[in-house]
Amino acid sequence: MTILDKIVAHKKIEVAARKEIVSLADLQARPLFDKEPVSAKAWIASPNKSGIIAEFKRQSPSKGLINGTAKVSDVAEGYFKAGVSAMSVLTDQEFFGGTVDDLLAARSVSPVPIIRKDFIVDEYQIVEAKSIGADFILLIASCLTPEESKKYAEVARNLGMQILLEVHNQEELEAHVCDKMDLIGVNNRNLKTFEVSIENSKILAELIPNEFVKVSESGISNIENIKELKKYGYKGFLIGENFMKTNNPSKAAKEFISQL
Ligand SMILES: O=P(O)(O)OC[C@@H](O)[C@@H](O)c1c[nH]c2ccccc12
Repeated sequence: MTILDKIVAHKKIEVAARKEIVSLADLQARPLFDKEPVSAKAWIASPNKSGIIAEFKRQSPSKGLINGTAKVSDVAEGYFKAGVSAMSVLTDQEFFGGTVDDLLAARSVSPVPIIRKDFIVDEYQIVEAKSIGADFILLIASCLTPEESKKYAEVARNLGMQILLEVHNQEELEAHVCDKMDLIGVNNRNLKTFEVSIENSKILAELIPNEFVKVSESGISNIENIKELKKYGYKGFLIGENFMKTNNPSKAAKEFISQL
């Protein structure tokens, strides 16, 4: 059993339990449910913006504890002021130490598009994402069948949210890409083995159809990485650990963005 299998198995149990406590109607009645989502595509692909998607991540299965003290509202406000194009908030508690309250806290201080970073295995989580003010969602190809990813993308679209489809290899890309997706993210980290290689983004770049905004995810730690990835058509760069491992993540993001 890989770590991804464990996460997905746990997630299904967790979502079943949440459904018992908060109904879909309850989610739809929350004030943020009616918020108009901000276009992640527009912010990320804009030539006047940094393209940096900065993540709030306390811990991960591959790295253990990354930052146990940073306050999400401080970081979210700082990321916004630093000029990020979007923010990613991990909402998985069991493996990443995040919560939906983290996203709510980020939302209350930041106008940038926010992605709910979680392992979506049920439509309920998409409605929940909308109810906490998320603008776009992540669908991870390696957790879903192509039918599921398409169905979930439709659910998100019907709620006005955009979709970042995450793939790790050619097979996943070819099986899951469809016109319901908005952004395609190539994860440089293999979620089954944790191996990281930026080369992965370079290899898959030419296989991603031009109508999608290309995003490179994970293992990005310097400006050279960004310059290189831009040559391959990438517009979005998802960075977590490189900022979160410092004692002042938003300062790290600001310094990084000022060098672009
Ligand atoms: O911390 P990094 O190496 O900069 O990576 C950020 C982000 O790409 C990573 O957290 C991530 C990419 N896809 C995911 C799916 C689930 C959880 C986490 C992720």
